[in-house]
Amino acid sequence: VWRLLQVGRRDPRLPPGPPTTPIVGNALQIPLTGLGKKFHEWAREYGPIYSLKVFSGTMIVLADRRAVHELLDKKGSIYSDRPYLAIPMFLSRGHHMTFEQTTPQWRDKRAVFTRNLNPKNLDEKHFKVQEAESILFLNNLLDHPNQAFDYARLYASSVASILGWGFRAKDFNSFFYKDFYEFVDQFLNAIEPGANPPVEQAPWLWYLPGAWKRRAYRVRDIMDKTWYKARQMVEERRERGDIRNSIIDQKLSEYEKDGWPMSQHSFNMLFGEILEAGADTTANMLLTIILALTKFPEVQAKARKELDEVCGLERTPLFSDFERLPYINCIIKEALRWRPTSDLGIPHRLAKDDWYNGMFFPKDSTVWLATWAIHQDDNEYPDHDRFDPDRFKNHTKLANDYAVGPDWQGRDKFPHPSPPILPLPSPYLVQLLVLLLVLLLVLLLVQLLVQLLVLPIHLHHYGYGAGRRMCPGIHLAERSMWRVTAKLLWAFELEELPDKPLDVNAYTSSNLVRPLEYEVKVKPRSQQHEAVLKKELTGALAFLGQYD
Ligand code: HEM
Repeated sequence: VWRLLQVGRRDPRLPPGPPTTPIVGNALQIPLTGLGKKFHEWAREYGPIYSLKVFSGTMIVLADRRAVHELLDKKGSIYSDRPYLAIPMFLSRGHHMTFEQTTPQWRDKRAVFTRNLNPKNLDEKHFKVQEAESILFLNNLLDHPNQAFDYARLYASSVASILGWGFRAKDFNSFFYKDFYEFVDQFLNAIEPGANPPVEQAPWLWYLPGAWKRRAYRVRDIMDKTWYKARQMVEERRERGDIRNSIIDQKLSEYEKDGWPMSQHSFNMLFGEILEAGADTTANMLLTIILALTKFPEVQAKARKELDEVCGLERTPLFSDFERLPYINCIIKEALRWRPTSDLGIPHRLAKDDWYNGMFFPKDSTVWLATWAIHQDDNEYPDHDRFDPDRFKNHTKLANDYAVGPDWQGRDKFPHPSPPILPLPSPYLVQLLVLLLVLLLVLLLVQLLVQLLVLPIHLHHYGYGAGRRMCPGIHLAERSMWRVTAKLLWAFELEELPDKPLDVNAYTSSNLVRPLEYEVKVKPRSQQHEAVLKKELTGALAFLGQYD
């Protein structure tokens, strides 16, 4: 009895956390939905690093960016695994790269994403897909101004399905829209942390009947059918000699020639992930951006000033304008900070015992990056609920440049200007160096003071996760959101409808959060803007036709 009562108890060496109940630990306090927000609540109560007990298992929650960097980024070799996630593994029959453990097979699969979706490939090969789809999205908004919601989803699934599978999602009846969303909405609900009994920690719970279990069987069946059908569509077109410029075509040609490194099922699931991980995330963020721009019209005005100076009236913005349109980049960053669609990321598993600041993290702990809690911290982002892209005005590069830097302070804070290098006469070298050093120190001190007094220091966001598991679709996502946001602001004015006020807190509570359905007025800025959109549509449709 004594030993049984120790189950669920918090080892005093662990970080603090909510009081536990014998045997179950904190399992009953974990909400069925909305764990990201709950992590924030607990961080305020127990501090930025705390622990939860679920039966005999341990969860470590990190709402502290120094800890995230020192553990997830710097100790990636032991913090990059995934814990065993029973339901996603059951649904995918053990083959899902996102939820798989860090095996050589996971590495091979991840390489399919990183090699194909790197900046070079995106900017030299795949950019036309995003360009054409974003022009089509805007034209769809012209014709159906009330359907921003559906068309944002259509845009994101079509980009992912063209790149991944060589087929576009042409309309709402297309397989890669209709069948995909019917499946993915159920999939995301089925894998939400808290939505199932903790079978990972108490495997005997699997033998209990329940609606959660019936749902797991149903969703597994739909998942198989969805990705097997997609594969069949690809095989049929390839048999007709229609081999396309897509990742699946490239991999099929390679594997058919050199041999298969994975099972057919695993292959189908991998390509399914391009949509599961890539479409809904991007669409959700675009919906957040539209909501924020409408609710904060001063942001629209500021962006347009920049856009008009650079692009005039003759053309929509292009990604090659990136350097000259820094405010658009700030809008994307602020959206990922303000309402990150993945508000609690995907958990990591600790592969061996570790200590941090006098706290013990046992091997096999499930480690969470509490993204929402970090992003809503008023100390780092004063007035955190205000959508203020200027928070990022000194982060002029894309997210990956900040996310993979070696030093968390240099990575996250304002970069300091490097001193000019002067040719020095040799006899005075030492004195001059000392003088320069003193000058530099004074300069840095002054800059620091100015930053502290005038500009609040803002840190980069964690919208794409951290460490070796960081989102491999980051380059594609950044470019997708940039293109749509720049074009949208160039072409339209977004207004709140007087009888349909927007609520910036009306969000779904699921694995990936998105705004609840809303309606906004999408009005072309002028006839000239409208004419340019229509003119660019002709080329976009001609290009997309090859993916019908
Ligand atoms: C705005 C859009 C996106 C957001 C906010 C986002 C966010 C994230 C986050 C938070 C993670 C978990 C990282 C971690 O475990 O620390 C993740 C993983 C992942 N993302 Fe994304 N993502 C986006 C778009 C995409 C796209 C476009 C793709 C691919 C087409 C993609 C593919 C993946 C995959 C495969 C993983 C799992 C990686 C692994 O476990 O090794 N994502 N993403």
